[in-house]
Amino acid sequence: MQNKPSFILRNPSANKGTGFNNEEREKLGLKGLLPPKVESLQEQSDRALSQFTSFNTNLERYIFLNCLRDRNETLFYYLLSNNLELMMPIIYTPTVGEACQKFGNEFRFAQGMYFASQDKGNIRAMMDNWPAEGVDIIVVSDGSRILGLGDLGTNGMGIPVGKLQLYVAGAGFCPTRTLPVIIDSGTNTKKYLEDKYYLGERHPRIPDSEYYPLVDEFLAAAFNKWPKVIVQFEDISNDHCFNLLDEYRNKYLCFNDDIQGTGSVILSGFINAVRSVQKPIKEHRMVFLGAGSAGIGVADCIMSLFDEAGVSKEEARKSFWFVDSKGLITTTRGDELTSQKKQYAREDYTYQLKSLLEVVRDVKPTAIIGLSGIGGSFSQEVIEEMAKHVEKPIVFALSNPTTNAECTAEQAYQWTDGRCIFASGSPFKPVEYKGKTFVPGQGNNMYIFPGLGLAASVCEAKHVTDAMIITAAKTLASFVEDSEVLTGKIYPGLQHIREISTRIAVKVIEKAYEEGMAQLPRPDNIEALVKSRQYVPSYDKSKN
Ligand SMILES: NC(=O)c1ccc[n+]([C@@H]2O[C@H](COP(=O)([O-])OP(=O)(O)OC[C@H]3O[C@@H](n4cnc5c(N)ncnc54)[C@H](O)[C@@H]3O)[C@@H](O)[C@H]2O)c1
Repeated sequence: MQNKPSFILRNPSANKGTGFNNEEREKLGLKGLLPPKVESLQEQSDRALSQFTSFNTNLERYIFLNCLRDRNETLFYYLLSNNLELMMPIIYTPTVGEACQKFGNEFRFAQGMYFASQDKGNIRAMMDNWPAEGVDIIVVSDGSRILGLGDLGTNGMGIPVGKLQLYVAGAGFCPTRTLPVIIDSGTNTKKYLEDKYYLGERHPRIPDSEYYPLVDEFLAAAFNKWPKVIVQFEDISNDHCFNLLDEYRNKYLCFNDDIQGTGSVILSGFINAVRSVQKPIKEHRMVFLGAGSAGIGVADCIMSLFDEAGVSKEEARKSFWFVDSKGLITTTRGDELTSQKKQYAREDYTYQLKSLLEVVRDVKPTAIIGLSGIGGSFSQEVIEEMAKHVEKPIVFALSNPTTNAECTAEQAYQWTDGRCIFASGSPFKPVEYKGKTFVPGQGNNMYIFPGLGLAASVCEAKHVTDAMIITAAKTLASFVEDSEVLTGKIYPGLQHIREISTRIAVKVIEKAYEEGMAQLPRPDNIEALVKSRQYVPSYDKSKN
């Protein structure tokens, strides 16, 4: 069967289904194997969309889309690209979270590659089993901190799979040259260890003495097999993600989206919030709730604005107050701080502030940024206290999913009497307040990672530098006009994602050349080069 030409119908990257024209059907021996009507990609997509909408649950829609991808990749990406806003919450957060939790139960076919602790020593050889000709991008997770859902072990595969689908739809990576990876280092979640359908290695997480060498072997093998690949770390727990980034960011072409991508997209929103409130960066006082990978990543990026304003790092840090589960982070509170927290720990407090409200009363912040994962933690009292002292408070309630947002958009606008600049991590609908419509911004990482990753890949960057990440943020910010910014709009519409990713890629590549990071000889026209590398879902191969 596999040797017959009709096997093309079982090859998702070559299959066109009813899209094969009569000439192709004749040539490929498909006559009689398909219903007579020849359909255009648009006609096929119309049907697929109607099938998509006929399901009752989002998990069913998720399974439908992934099965479609496994049948006809072109149709899947055509459908996804043309309905991105509708389908993004299905292939990625929030539905992908449920899909990961039920990964073992709903498993139908394997996607991507798995490297487990039992594979130590064999990873490079295993990579030769990957059937594609080349790989441009890998998204890798160890499943240890999947979205806000905790340690899902191998069930986390849905995340690299979904994220790479967004890289294809958002930036135009070639789908057959993307590789989702799970490094299976066990799971500490008892429920999965006891679940008969769990598909990962059935043991608690391996100790650091085994974990780091396993990741190291994986990276060495990946860059040996595909020297120009970019690796994106995803959903790796706090105890490992910073160490991995520190270790490898200057060794390989890699970045961590939870830290650097989040930092970049929130920096972009913050740049526009600062434009909107028309107060220079030096005059801002920022309270962060949550000092994890996202909180620290965002603060590190916002620091760049102070640098540009000629403020030293030491002085700039005085504009940040971090609150974690134990209260205000200070050098004197008596616990052992991680190095990431230490750099933002306040040295000027002899007293201890335990609650967010106390900190807000003390600091009178111009901006409050929630990356704690704790839903409802921006209480009415907190926001009203802040709004007493600031004309246009910046309120970013960024925790996901929606139920974990520190406050809702409606609450933020009500409690500040419509004066705040609001952004969230998960989408909120526009809010009507006192006869005005407020459109909340969504600080979605999707604005940044596709274009940033494409840039690094196209110019064959040595590394992803801070300057490249900041350039991506500024480019995104420039998509919002001054007149829009003054109305509180801080992010452009996501429907323009291809255009946004393309411009981000061009600007980041220019920055990479400026910094001597790009290894590809400089082309005459960077934009033309980027566009020539972007995949367009079409049966007309001249477009790919
Ligand atoms: N683009 C975005 O909007 C975006 C991007 C990344 C992450 N996020 C969201 O940010 C949140 C945090 O993500 P992360 O990766 O940094 O997680 P993390 O686990 O690394 O960090 C969470 C932080 O919150 C702190 N925390 C926990 N309970 C707290 C409490 N009761 N009070 C104050 N602080 C508390 C922890 O001490 C830790 O510092 C998640 O909800 C995630 O969905 C949003």
